[in-house]
Amino acid sequence: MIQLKQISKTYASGGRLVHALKDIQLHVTKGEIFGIIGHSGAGKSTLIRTINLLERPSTGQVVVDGVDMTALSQSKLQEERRSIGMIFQHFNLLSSLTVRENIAFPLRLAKRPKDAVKRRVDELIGLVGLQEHADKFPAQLSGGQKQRVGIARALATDPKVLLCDEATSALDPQTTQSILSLLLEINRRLHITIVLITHEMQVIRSICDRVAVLDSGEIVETGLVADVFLKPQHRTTRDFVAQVSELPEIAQGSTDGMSGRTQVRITFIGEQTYEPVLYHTMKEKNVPFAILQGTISRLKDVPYGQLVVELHASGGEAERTIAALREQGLDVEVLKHG
Ligand SMILES: Nc1ncnc2c1ncn2[C@@H]1O[C@H](COP(=O)(O)OP(=O)(O)OP(=O)(O)O)[C@@H](O)[C@H]1O
Repeated sequence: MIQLKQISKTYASGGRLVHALKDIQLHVTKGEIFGIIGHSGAGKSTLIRTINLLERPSTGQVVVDGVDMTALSQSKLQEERRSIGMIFQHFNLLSSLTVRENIAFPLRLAKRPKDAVKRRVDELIGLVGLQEHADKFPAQLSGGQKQRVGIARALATDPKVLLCDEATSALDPQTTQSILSLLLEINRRLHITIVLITHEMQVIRSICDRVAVLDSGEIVETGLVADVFLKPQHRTTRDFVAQVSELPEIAQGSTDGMSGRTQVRITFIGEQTYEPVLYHTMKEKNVPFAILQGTISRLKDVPYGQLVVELHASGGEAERTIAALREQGLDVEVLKHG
């Protein structure tokens, strides 16, 4: 649905050049929710704004649904942008217009007939749950309600893609979750491809299918959220995962008192999270064990669990037990052994 091909962006600022994006390659598939995570200044805003060419890349090509956005004339670009909605951290609503008028705004720009505008606006107000607030002005709304107006306005022209620029960063955790649930519902019901940028791993974990990690203008890691989350490769990714990790890091190093024992981290994903695989394998191998830490959580709608377990086994016996656990499809990482 979206292809970014060798995108670079360089700004001239105060007599020097800032390389905000360096050779970005990205392919967002139709219907997915794709997250881009990075620290402040990593280039997230610049990157998401190149997709609808609010920011024109210095080099490279942006293709959305088969259309080379970078090759369009200004008027064609305006037209094409109607198929790409966008929402913003600070909502960007027009303060002198009511909720209804804000949502109608892009439809009026597109010169849609009055009765069609009214019908569409009513539909959108229902979709985002603002029936009781339709005639209020933005100043009379909470942050979450303002973002619902922003979402309705972005969807007005039936876009294929919705870009979310730190859409929940100005909201409290509870409101964030309600907006994320709304985005997920929109993705599922309307089959709209969503690209979001954030600095919060919680956002990625809640609704994204795939994620790219941006660091100093470069993509340093990309993949399915479950893979990136459970097996982060890059230091920056590990920092983000640590933001939401329920398990404290196990101290490395000392193996004092561990003679004859092996400490492992076991990751369960999907339905196996609820199966007694660990119990059965240990019983079969006749290996006693102690659970030192444990957690169950979710990645979007996939449950996963992590346990830190001390096996009362070492050497060949520990290896055979670990192999049996892996045969059951569990991910087992040896933390330390005596
Ligand atoms: N218009 C501009 N002129 C000059 N430099 C810019 C401009 N816009 C962005 N930059 C620089 O480009 C780099 C990337 O900025 P960008 O806003 O894309 O990062 P970000 O990851 O979105 O950060 P934040 O989360 O703080 O918004 C930064 O070094 C920034 O200072």
